[in-house]
Amino acid sequence: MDLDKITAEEIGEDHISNGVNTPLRDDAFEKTDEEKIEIIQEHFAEIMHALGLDLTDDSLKGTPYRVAKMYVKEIFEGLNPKNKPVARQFNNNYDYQGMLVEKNIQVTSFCEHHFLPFIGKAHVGYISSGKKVIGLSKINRIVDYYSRRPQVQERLTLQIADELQEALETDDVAVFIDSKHLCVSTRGIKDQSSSTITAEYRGAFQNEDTQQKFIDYITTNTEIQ
Ligand SMILES: Nc1nc2c(ncn2[C@@H]2O[C@H](COP(=O)(O)OP(=O)(O)OP(=O)(O)O)[C@@H](O)[C@H]2O)c(=O)[nH]1
Ligand SMILES: [Zn+2]
Repeated sequence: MDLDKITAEEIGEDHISNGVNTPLRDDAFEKTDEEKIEIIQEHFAEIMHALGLDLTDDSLKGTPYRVAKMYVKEIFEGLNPKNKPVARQFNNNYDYQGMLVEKNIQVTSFCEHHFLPFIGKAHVGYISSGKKVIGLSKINRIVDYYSRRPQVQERLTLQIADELQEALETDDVAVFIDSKHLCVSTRGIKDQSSSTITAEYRGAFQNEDTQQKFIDYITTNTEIQ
């Protein structure tokens, strides 16, 4: 399969049948990265032109291409399923049945209303179904993949929970995100002190004691410095 020219139908689960989808057009995967960069570059030059900027200036002339490349290859790379991390499963041979928490995962995402960043931490917990586990770093990679799209924090939280349930073959997952939205801190109301918390508790994490244990783990600093 030519992953550069993948179609919506070929994507299957990722964007189409997942619980909470990023709103995408049916032809979202018909263009290559290079074709997308070309189109965005032209339009961004128009935006700069409308703002009155001189595109022949040495420092500005490369900006439309830089922005286009940044959108497609960097900050919105999570729109392209070929960048989805492969979370290879391992058998849970050691039969660890406790809670596993990956905390302080960096979140660098982008508000879909203003295309400004929101930056914070995700804390993720799961209880193994007894069958499968995935490598720790894959949890961080899943958070990063779904972050690198135009997002709202609520959808990001749910997409991470959906993906973990599938990758880990368990109902028991928790996703907690605390982040600062630059659209709130740098413009509009310009409130630099507030942050936004979203939390999704599924399966055993809906039980009050289990949920409390997860919150204790993410709020207790036990790291060896
Ligand atoms: N629920 C939710 N809202 C968000 C998120 N990121 C940004 N927003 C909000 O989206 C809203 C967009 O509101 P609008 O009234 O259409 O836009 P606006 O005039 O720029 O709003 P102000 O930010 O109040 O100036 C704002 O209130 C943002 O704070 C998010 O992740 N989740
Ligand atoms: Zn915003």
